[in-house]
Amino acid sequence: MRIDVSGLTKIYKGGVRALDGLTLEIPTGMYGLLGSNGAGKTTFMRILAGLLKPTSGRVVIGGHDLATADGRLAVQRTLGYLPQDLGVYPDLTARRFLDYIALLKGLHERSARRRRISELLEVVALSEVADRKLKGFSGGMLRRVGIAQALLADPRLLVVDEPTTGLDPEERIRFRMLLSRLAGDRTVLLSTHIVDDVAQTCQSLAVLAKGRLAFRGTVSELLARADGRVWTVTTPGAAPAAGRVVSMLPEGAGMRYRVVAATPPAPDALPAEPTLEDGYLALMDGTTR
Ligand SMILES: Nc1ncnc2c1ncn2[C@@H]1O[C@H](COP(=O)(O)OP(=O)(O)OP(=O)(O)O)[C@@H](O)[C@H]1O
Repeated sequence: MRIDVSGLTKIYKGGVRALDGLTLEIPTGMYGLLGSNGAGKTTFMRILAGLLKPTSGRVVIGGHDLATADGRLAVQRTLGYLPQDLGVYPDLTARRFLDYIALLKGLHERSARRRRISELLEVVALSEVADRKLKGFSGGMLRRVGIAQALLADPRLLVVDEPTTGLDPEERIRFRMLLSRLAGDRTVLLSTHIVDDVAQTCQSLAVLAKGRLAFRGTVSELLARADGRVWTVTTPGAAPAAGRVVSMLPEGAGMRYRVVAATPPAPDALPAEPTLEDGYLALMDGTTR
């Protein structure tokens, strides 16, 4: 399910321009939306989910224009949304919580609803704890409950806002694999500030900065932005003054610094293999070609 966005602008009361003329096409499959805090990602997700009206611009999802009431209704039927701050009722079990949300979503037929919930608990690997109260769930388990509620109506488009924040590495990997599996037959839009999540799951991505499109393309194209711009410098002295230091490791009597910079940050700097994070930082620092 394709998403077409043109000239999308959102100005909040008080004048904050959260989105500033965003134009973007998002194809079917898994798509990453990267951006630092405040870049406008949540605003964009909320507009897609029909929870927020843009100030101007157009969004068409699967041929349905969000500006019309019919379009919004059609999109709501086909979109699942996992917000950053999904509230749950801690005293409900996972199964009861999903049942409650399913009722709110209009799944009135009891046996079909129960069947769907059991299927989804299986999909998110929570069947064994389905009858435990949510207050005992880990962050990762709650995120998986969140995905299950977003999938209740079998959406063709799944919009997920910063889902791996605060998860431990094992849960993060598990959650990423779940999203990749779900993207097999639907569009999954993953918004995050964690570059590695996108590197591990998406082929294509967009980068937002201050409400504008800073980049769109494939992961390898963003990676290529850092080609020839990543260096290691090993020194017993201070960090190189030029470029951005992205990591430092003790080595011998000194430190090994990894630096993103357009030119060698020190005379003895050695070129290093770029990662997607380096590509992202090179883009953000404006040091790309
Ligand atoms: N309801 C609101 N009223 C006023 N300003 C807002 C509102 N919601 C967001 N903003 C501002 O709009 C800008 C974009 O915020 P948004 O939450 O969309 O960014 P984000 O990329 O999702 O960041 P984060 O990762 O921190 O959630 C920020 O400057 C934010 O402070």
